[in-house]
Amino acid sequence: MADKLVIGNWKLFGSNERIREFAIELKALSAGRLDAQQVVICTPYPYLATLAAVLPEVGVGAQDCSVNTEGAFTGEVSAAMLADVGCRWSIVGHSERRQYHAESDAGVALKAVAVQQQGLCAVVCVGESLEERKRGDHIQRVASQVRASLEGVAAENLVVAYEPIWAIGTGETATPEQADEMHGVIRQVLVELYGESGRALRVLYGGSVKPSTAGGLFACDNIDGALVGGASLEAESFWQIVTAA
Ligand SMILES: O=C[C@H](O)COP(=O)(O)O
Repeated sequence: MADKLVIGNWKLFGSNERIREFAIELKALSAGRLDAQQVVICTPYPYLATLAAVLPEVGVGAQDCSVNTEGAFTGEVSAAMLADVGCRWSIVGHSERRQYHAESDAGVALKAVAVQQQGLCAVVCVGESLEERKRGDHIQRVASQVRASLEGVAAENLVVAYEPIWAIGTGETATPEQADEMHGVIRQVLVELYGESGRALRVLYGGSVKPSTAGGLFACDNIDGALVGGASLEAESFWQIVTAA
């Protein structure tokens, strides 16, 4: 799968039983061809340890992380705790967190720093709304979101995921041309922020990625992989996306 990265985000789905079944199916389909550096699955917190135990062939990721290391912060989970249960990745700033939990760019940057401080890889999400795209503000909006969400964040252990909000869970994938254009803009901002090492950072596309659309997206120079929601819940469709990479 060349050097693309495919991350599945299970969102608020799953159970121990489902993860065990998924592991059996994915192992059968992949027949020893999984690489934990290139295939990652982000489950709800309670299932991270199960996933690490039953499917060590994939990277284990969380969907969010506290900015705090420890203390009286009821309901939060720290990056050290994630590392402790075998997690090596964490999504931060997903649009659903930004929308339902009022997460700001500055808060997302602090979370990414917390993740990196424990040696985990931060997957920082950005993306414009449909209104912003219709107004023609999408390029400027995403560029400024990248700058603000990466304030103080290191280039090491960093992945950026471009997820246009209008394409998430809607079945409407951005065209390869739309995604490639935005990924080019994001890469330019990463070069601005990190110099030449910014050019090598991976920029993933997310938003209704399916087996039928993955190949076209992965053929684009600026698209280094995918952050997959719904299609990552079934081993067969997830594996088809991985093999398209
Ligand atoms: O994190 C994944 C994205 O939100 C995409 O979700 P989706 O593939 O279900 O549209």
